[in-house]
Amino acid sequence: MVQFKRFQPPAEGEPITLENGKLRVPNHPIIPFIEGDGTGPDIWRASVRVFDAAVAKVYGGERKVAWYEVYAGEKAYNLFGEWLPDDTLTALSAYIVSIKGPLTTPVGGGIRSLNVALRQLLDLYVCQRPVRYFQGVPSPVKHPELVDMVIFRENSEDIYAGVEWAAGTPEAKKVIEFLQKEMGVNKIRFPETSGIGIKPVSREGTERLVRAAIEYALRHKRKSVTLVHKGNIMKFTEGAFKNWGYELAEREYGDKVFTWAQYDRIKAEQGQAAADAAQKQAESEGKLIIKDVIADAFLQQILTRPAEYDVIATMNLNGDYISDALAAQVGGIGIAPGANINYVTGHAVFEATHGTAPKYAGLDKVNPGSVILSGVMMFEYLGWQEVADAITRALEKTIAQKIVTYDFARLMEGAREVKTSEFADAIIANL
Ligand SMILES: NC(=O)C1=CN([C@@H]2O[C@H](COP(=O)(O)OP(=O)(O)OC[C@H]3O[C@@H](n4cnc5c(N)ncnc54)[C@H](OP(=O)(O)O)[C@@H]3O)[C@@H](O)[C@H]2O)C=CC1
Ligand SMILES: O=C(O)CCC(=O)C(=O)O
Ligand SMILES: [Mg+2]
Repeated sequence: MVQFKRFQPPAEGEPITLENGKLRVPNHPIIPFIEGDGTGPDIWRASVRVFDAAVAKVYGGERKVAWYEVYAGEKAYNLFGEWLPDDTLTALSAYIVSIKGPLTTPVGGGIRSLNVALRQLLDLYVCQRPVRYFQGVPSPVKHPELVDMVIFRENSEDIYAGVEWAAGTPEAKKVIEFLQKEMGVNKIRFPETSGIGIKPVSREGTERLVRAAIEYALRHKRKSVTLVHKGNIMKFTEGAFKNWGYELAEREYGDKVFTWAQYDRIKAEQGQAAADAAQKQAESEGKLIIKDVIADAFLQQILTRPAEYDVIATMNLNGDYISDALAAQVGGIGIAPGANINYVTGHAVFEATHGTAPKYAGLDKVNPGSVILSGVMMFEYLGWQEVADAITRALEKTIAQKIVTYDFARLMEGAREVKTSEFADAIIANL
């Protein structure tokens, strides 16, 4: 029995467990949720109604989620004087699968990101963000339907590890002196006024992320996994990510993949025609292509040639930028879902790609689509595929009826703009 200090799980419901590496999901699973800051409460209230209605519709009372509210961010601070109470971590860890709204992170000072802290504390090393087009959604590009990618963003290291010191502090001074005196670094342009940040990228961290991306791609019969990096400039972090990614692919999935590293080796030894022929042969055998691209080129090619990209594996910061950029391409952050997952322990925290959108807090205005679709990912993860499909179909139908929140309405002709809660009502009516 899990022990809590301040808040208690619902009396009804049973924990989800991991048995022999597989989730065992009871008919009444306890699922912790964090409402979130800013627009989080508006969105959560709408989303949970859609989830419950879909589960009831599909399983007619045989299955039902036992929701367990746990606290983080401003609500936790106001109630308990702590940003991230121990009970919250205990619950997310004990009940394995959870869902959260966005949490505020101040810029340039104050607390460090609670979102990042949760990912680190639970070692949720994959941030998985599918990006696809929904018919009828307004988009800034001509062919948004060509975007169908799944981002695997490394979630535990890179510059997000939070190893940094502010300019002018004794710590920054000490690190700069160490770099200058002991490491022979003479390239820090303004040493007296520099802040310092450190970017750790490891072989282990890279391998487990790339492994998850390849496993996903093979399971879902996707065509390629692209390693996105800035390895020309950051050779031993981003460049190493690329090299380790290729090595892992060839070592662990040799008979199932063809890599551009192999292509380069064949080209060097036998010429371009032989390399082209080898890749063609691999494609005809249905092998997964593992390729790479430099991050800036990738950001222009997703606009000009999106059909060339499929599953994306990248580091933390690149993945953060890419998520929002791709979300915009298919109509915006209002329908961009995500999940933070540890594929070994099974722990997963589902959450939208967007943040708290504070200027709209409490207005019942923003699009709950991202959290609703994060819920779709969660139900798929639980094996409740029928629920996931029912919600997706109802969301598609609602958008096709041009019943949308402000973000889509301002870009659509003939749309009926509705509130967050009314959008949920329309989805429920369409279930
Ligand atoms: N995982 C998490 O919890 C995350 C938390 N954050 C945090 O959120 C806070 C605010 O960050 P900010 O940079 O403003 O980014 P946000 O993603 O919160 O908002 C940026 C803009 O995106 C649009 N948007 C966001 N959510 C929605 C939605 N549900 N429906 C429609 N449009 C939406 C709005 O655009 P418009 O103005 O055009 O209407 C909004 O102004 C920060 O403290 C940040 O650290 C940020 C990202 C993730
Ligand atoms: O933690 C935050 O405040 C921002 C996180 C973020 O932008 C993301 O995960 O995409
Ligand atoms: Mg982000």
